[in-house]
Amino acid sequence: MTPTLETQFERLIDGILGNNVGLIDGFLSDEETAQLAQRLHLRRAAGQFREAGIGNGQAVVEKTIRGDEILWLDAQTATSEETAFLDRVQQLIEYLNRTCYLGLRDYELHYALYPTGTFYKRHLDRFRADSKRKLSLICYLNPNWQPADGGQLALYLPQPDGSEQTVQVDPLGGRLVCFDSGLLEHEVLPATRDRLSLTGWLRTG
Ligand SMILES: O=C(O)CCC(=O)C(=O)O
Ligand SMILES: [Fe+2]
Repeated sequence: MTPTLETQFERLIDGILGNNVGLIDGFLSDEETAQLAQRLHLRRAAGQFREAGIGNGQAVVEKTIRGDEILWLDAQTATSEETAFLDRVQQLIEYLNRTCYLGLRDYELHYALYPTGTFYKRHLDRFRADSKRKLSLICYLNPNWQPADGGQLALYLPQPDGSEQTVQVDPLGGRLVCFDSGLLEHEVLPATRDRLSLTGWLRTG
């Protein structure tokens, strides 16, 4: 593992332990971000995306709750830039297991595209029937995102005194966000342009 990657992982863990949210800017370089965004667009143009559903089986499409389109990544059919991304996630899993004893076993990841004006209402990522989702991971693929574009990830942080603190994260290209899937409710706010990401979960066995 490169020293840079190790420093990034340490910063991510510090954020999760200290503030319940870890954030790394530059997890992907501008070039990697552009390549993955281009691959997303190619796959979408090829008709591989589906409207995302809600609930454990994701069978029900409910636009008043979430409006994104997704495509699950498959290591078997991954292109070189996708494989490079998956390898880095695998390194993160190994680092977390080695340093924090999390017992992570595998991951699931999908591309997501939120068309202009769509959103994902406040929710928790861990379904009652699937407690294996330990950490939520989101990596944004949006070059030159401006605060006025909207599309923030709003995170609702429970405070020790029972109150709640809201933190808003701009979906900047190359930025990685990570938090406990069973703890943090969160929401995707509507944007004035299409909003691209890779979203996933690190799972225990
Ligand atoms: O894209 C984001 O910022 C969050 C996505 C999300 O909450 C989800 O897919 O469960
Ligand atoms: Fe979520």
